[in-house]
Amino acid sequence: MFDPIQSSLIINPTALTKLKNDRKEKDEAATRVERRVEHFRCSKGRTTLDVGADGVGIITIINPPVNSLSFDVLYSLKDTCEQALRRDDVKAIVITGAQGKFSGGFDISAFGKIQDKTIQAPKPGFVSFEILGDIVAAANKPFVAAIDGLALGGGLEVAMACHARISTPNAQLGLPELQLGIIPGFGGTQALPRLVGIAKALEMMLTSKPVKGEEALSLGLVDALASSDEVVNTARRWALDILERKRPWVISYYKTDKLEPLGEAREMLKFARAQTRKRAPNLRHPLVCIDVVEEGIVSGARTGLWKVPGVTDLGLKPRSIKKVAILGGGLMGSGIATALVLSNYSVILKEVNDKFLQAGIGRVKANLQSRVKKGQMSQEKFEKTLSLLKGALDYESFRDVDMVIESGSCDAAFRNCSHSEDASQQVIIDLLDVGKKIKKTPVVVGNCTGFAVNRMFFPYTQAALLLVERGTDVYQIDRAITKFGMPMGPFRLCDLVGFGVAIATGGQFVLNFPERTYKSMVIPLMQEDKRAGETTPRLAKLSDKDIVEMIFFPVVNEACRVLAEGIAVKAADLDVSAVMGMGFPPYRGGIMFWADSLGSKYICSRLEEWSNSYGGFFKPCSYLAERAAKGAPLSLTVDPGKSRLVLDEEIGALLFLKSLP
Ligand SMILES: CCCCCCCCCCCCC/C=C/C(=O)SCCNC(=O)CCNC(=O)[C@H](O)C(C)(C)COP(=O)(O)OP(=O)(O)OC[C@H]1O[C@@H](n2cnc3c(N)ncnc32)[C@H](O)[C@@H]1OP(=O)(O)O
Repeated sequence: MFDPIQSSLIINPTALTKLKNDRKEKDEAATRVERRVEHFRCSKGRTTLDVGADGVGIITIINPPVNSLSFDVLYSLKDTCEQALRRDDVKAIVITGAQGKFSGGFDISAFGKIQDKTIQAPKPGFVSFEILGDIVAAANKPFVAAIDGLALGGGLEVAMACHARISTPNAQLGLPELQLGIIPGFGGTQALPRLVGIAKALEMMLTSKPVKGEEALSLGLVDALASSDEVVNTARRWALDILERKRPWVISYYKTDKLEPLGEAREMLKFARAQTRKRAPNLRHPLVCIDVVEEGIVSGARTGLWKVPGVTDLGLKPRSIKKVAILGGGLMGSGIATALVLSNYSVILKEVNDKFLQAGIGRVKANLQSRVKKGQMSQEKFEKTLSLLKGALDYESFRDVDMVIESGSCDAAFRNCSHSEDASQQVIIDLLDVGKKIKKTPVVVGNCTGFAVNRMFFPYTQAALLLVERGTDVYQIDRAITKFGMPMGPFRLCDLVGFGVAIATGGQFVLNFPERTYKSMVIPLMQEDKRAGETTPRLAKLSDKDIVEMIFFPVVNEACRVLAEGIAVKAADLDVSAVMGMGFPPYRGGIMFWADSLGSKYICSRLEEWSNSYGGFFKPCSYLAERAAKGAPLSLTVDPGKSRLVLDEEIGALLFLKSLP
């Protein structure tokens, strides 16, 4: 073989020295690579975090040859993501794969080990909820995936949980799980349809065929292309742009613009089922995949991914529910009754006296009539639907009901007819099934006064009343809050639900949380004075920002207590509940997501400042104070051991919330 050193001996001693040094450098580099490959080969898969001078943390998946997502890698990914979110010197985060490959997906070799129990798989939802949903997607720092080579299966699902994706033109992106006999289990059934549309998503999953980076860009699966040398740098800049609001901060699970309207979507899903049955009549998992995609479209991404540990993974099947009784015909009860009769359930609406009962039935009638007026329901259908509703003043007609729903804020428990452990889970499974059928999004929460939404939001009206009593203009408060993005301000809401309800539910919270409720006489006095409208008190100078913070920070504070008491399993559930149960502006990501965008330190300091001036109503709870002291996000998962999803004797409410558009 031609040896440049030997052949140059007679040519030029200086060149000789240079060549020798070059050779030495090459040998050293070759040794380094060898050592690294050797190191990789014997070490378990893992991820690393390197923080650049630009404040961008680069998380690298390392598990040669294709950076497959073994359990070690997934646990390590969770740790490095949490580390990056905690560090003050990290402003934004990029996830990438070593050696020019993003990730070949979940570690296929682990399947066998799971089956023969040589390794213990973490609990369901560990990846799709805890890592990708609640840490990456819900993060208060931007995550951008830098994709080279391939992003397949769980690898692509990790990338889709990020807020943007940069890919090389020839990278392979796909969800090939169905060819392995499983379905995309790390969120892909929800993220892919929202990024590329239902038709393309179904095609990619059912055929297991990947697309190249170039096509992925045209589909909207990735946001930009870059060469292999540039893909990480482009991702860093993109992440910083998102942070500086120069580029959109997109959570793929919440995107809806690519989802076809429900009717069209159902046609596509029907066609996909027919094609699948024709092509693979004996295979069930492709149909399961289509069902899960549909579940998410109808009821929201989280429901599609949804698994409550110890409930939906018991193999319990929902029982047939035909007749439902509702205690209370107020705004909530008549709303649930309307949703039930519209889904062809027979409903008994019980009230304490005939006046309240007629009012409740009247609300249901008005809800149905508004559909007739909008041309969404024929008069004949209206009569037929209304005939499903019966009123009651006692429990006589409850003998043959399949389910009873209590529709108030007070701390209520559904006693189970049987005392087996499964009875509670069974009731939750039944309720989830009914919730899905009436096109709501059920969120499973523990038992407490007001459950999750009313509990979190009781400070909302009370803070507004505190401001009014100190001379802030009622109209300015309502204007500031609607400008923030709520459907209406707290006083308009009071008018709508009626002062009676506001006083009754407010009284429940004063009774149960005396140390931190603000007892205002404004509404009782106005009710006494028969003034249900809006009044114009003395003016006091508060900025809209102050108004928003003085009204929502106590809500965040109460939401922290709901988490600390284990009433809710995770912050993201409270985000979903606030958006769909209270109209919290969805583009702000939910109450806890929004809070984390401001930072626990800031929120705690403001609450302390007001607590010194206005008393315990604003006092920060210990959950909030502890996180503020560490500068930690409020949405960091609470220790599941503390979760109070009570399943023995009592069952928390299932909040039937409006489903996402
Ligand atoms: C913490 C988790 C808890 C959950 C509970 C667990 C229960 C069930 C989990 C459910 C998970 C659902 C969500 C995710 C699912 C998935 O991601 S499934 C996997 C999806 N990925 C694939 O199907 C890719 C399969 N591989 C390929 O298509 C090709 O190998 C390739 C990646 C395109 C590379 O092809 P090529 O360059 O031709 O090289 P090969 O010879 O094919 O492969 C090279 C070596 O790499 C190994 N390898 C490839 N893919 C994987 C993989 N996914 N996992 C592990 N190893 C992989 C391959 O075996 C070769 O290895 P060697 O033989 O040692 O060279």
